[in-house]
Amino acid sequence: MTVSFNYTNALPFLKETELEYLSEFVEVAHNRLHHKTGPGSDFLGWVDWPLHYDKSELTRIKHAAQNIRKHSDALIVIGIGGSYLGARAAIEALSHTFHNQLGQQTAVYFAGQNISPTYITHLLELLEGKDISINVISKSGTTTEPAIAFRIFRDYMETKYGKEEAKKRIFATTDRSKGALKSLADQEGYETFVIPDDIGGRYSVLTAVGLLPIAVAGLDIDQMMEGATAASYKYNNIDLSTNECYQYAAVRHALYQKGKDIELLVNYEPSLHFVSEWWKQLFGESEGKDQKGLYPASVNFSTDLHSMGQYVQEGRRNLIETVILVKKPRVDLVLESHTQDLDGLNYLAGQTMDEVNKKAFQGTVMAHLDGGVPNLLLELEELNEYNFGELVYFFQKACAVSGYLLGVNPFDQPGVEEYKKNMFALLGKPGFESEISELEKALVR
Ligand SMILES: O=P(O)(O)OC[C@H]1O[C@](O)(CO)[C@@H](O)[C@@H]1O
Repeated sequence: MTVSFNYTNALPFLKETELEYLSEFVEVAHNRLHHKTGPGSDFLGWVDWPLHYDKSELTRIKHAAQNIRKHSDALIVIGIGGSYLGARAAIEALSHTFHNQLGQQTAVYFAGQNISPTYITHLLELLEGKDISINVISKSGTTTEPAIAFRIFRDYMETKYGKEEAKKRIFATTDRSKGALKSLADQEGYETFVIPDDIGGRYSVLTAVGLLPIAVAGLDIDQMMEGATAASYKYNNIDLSTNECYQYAAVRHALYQKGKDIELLVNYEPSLHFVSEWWKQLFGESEGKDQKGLYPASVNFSTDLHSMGQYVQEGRRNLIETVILVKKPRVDLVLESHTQDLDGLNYLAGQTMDEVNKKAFQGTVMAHLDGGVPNLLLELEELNEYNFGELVYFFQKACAVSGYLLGVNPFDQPGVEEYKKNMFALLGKPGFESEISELEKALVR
């Protein structure tokens, strides 16, 4: 088993029959996904993507990545949300913890995921004297944050390299035919990669969106796609009693119905921090609508046991924990014995750090169960590209099923537009004139 799910530690809070009663609804969700009959069915391209993805595009991605790795000290990935989080999650989870500082491979930095002038100025300062390439990613091609960052970086590249050379160092990942980024890229002659129409941003990490930056970081994207392909078979089974992906969806739904409305994704490896960030967008944007949905949150243990541990143990009892546990660490260290036991740690001598980490995990699960927090467990044999591909597919499919169980459209995000409308009106963007006077009155109050 490369990725496996276990909900034994949710059973004190849930009867098996409660899950059995959900199995019919899970079957409906499964059929909606596989027969494209549910809400949002125009966005189901990810379901069979690992089986039918465009192989020639993958070859182009690998070729572009190779060139970037040859001529660039750093790649700047410009994007936000689903056009950012998946690549960062994979690169941080699977690379050396200090990948960018080691200087052995092309570093990967991110921009356009905020509107901070300090962040972008500091990034430009860091890039001084380095050869760089840009991958600008936006499905809509019109998102403000990456558009601003790209305008700044385009000017920077053209000043640094001249228009012709800059052209060879800028790669755009966007819609096949529409949007401002697509027209700009075509006009300027940048190489472009496609985000398929039927794959939404938060489901796009296994397309060029994630794969180009991931390949530039030196990771094996063929293995990642193989893991996802295996997962698409493994989680293709309609039967809740054997499909662990559907079990995850059903268990969290059953617990939600009992008032557990916050799910904490937990890890014991700091490199998984951005997997949680990616997961939060996936579930938050998919389920948080119509005044419903589990609030997806995350903690990094054991670090956060020393900050959030108190709340989890004794705060409001509306929490679920889902732990991602990596069975085999990438490296391990044996703790040595000291002749003088000044720090009192000789009782650990001979044990490895990972054994201590696993004891922290076991102790925490028991404590939190005693404290009334159901615990779900997702075990990864080890952290590698193949398992990452499987994990992505597991979460994507579970999220879609979970959204259907909840009775929402898991593939739209109408609520995100609200802040944009206000911001555009306040900035005086043409077309938003009618909103401005109301907003200005509200700002004065
Ligand atoms: O790739 P785009 O179109 O720039 O969008 C980035 C992100 O912004 C959102 O559309 C929300 O505004 C997300 O759904 C998406 O992942």
